[in-house]
Amino acid sequence: MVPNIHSALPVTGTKPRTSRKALLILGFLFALAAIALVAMAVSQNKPLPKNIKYGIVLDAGSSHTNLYVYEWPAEKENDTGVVHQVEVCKVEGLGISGYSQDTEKAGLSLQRCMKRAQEVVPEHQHRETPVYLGATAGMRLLSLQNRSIADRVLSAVEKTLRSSPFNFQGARVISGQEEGAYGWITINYLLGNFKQVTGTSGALDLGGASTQITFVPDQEPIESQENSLHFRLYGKNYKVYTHSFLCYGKDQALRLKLASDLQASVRAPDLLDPCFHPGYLRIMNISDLYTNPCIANGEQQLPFTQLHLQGNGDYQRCRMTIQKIFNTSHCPYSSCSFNGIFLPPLQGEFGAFSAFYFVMNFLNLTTEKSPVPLDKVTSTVERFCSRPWHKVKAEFPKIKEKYLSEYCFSGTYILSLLENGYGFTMEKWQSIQFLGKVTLHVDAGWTLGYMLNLTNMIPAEKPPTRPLSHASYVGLMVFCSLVLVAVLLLSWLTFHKPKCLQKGLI
Ligand SMILES: Nc1ccn([C@@H]2O[C@H](COP(=O)(O)OP(=O)(O)O)[C@@H](O)[C@H]2O)c(=O)n1
Ligand SMILES: [Ca+2]
Repeated sequence: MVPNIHSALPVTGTKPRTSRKALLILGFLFALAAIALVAMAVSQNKPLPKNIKYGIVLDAGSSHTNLYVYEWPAEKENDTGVVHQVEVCKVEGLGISGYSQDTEKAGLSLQRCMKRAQEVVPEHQHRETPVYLGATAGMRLLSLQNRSIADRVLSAVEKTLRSSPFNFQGARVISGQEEGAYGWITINYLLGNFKQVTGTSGALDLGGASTQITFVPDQEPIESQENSLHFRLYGKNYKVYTHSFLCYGKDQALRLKLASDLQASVRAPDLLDPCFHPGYLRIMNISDLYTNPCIANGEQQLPFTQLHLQGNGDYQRCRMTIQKIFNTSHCPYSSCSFNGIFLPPLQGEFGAFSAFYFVMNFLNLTTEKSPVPLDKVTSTVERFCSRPWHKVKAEFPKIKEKYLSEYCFSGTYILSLLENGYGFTMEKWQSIQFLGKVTLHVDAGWTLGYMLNLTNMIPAEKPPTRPLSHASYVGLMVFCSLVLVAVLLLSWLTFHKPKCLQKGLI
């Protein structure tokens, strides 16, 4: 016979009241300890007050300099998509390469934005906040033209950055490859593509002096070494194609086109230009046209010093004149874009930013939803180009004349570059999204990718993840403690059953 557990219990106590009291106190103390345990686990594991880090990058472009301040939570440094852009300060005046006549001014021009950054970043974090300056195609051209002047410009900007309270990490001219790669990293980081099984997005960047195309092609291998990049990010390998076309940013492309038009014309100082609005007139110094390495010297042979441009707003003719700056006569690879540069078949989605976005946005051709079809884009640009200049000027009185007058050319150039240069067909066009900002209000561009790389914020391997989230951890702790209390209470009731229970009074 199985002995009855209850029969083994002391049914009578010599001091039942005292022992019950002691047991009650013990139980109470135990419950108290369990509660303390839970409370401790909760308070110990609750997230620490937000520890924010900052980073500053100056994008010294050919046309202007922008200063970006980024912030991110320190404890999430290696997660993707956690960086916010907290400030963008536009430097007044020229791009730094525009100060070749007075290099000191390149440094002085940055002071106002550096002051602004000091207001944005909390003072106690100034010393630990890194500041980087990357110069792009304007400085690449100046270096080709006159290396010592370019070095003087860089020294001048370095002087200003060193005199700020931040942690200066260098001012340098970045290569076209880097510019393409960091733009690609920025958009894919912000879109969270590095941590998903979905593919990556290509990047199209249009500046004033250069343009970049970067994407992961389907086809292997990448036939030219200089267009090939290898990355290992978050435990995955990426083989990326990139090319930067120096002189094919929209400002330099206009110069290339004008020089080509001049070459083809009777070399008269009056030029009818289909890429400007009817009624538009611009007088240009020939010397301004031929002042950089993009244009082979043809200046000497011209018998005049000024060029009179007269717009006639003819989109089709404009496309034809632009077409001439893309040389498609030779290709040493299986496929090329233009000028004998390797281009594998286009693959996947593309984000097009910088001037691609500015121009398309001005023409109301950027939408949040599906992309505007190519034929509609073409007809919009065509219509815009044909509008008389006085009407365009009257409609947009706030936009600087220099910029406003060039949207017709820029829109047409973008179509030529994407369609004829890179081969975006009607269908492929639908895979392009014109982006000003990506998530979290961060501007699309190379600067964020540059900072992520230099601060080692994109690890090659996947960072180890905690097995449980904070909430699940606390929940589990509470549950286990409750079970503990319940078990102990039950055993207490079982082994020290109060008399009232034994007698069936309760
Ligand atoms: N709101 C704006 C700002 C810039 N832009 C143009 O965007 C281009 C920016 O080029 P950039 O200064 O970054 O030059 P790169 O060094 O990248 O070639 C220039 O052609 C500017 O005129 C624009 O069209 N609208
Ligand atoms: Ca740029």
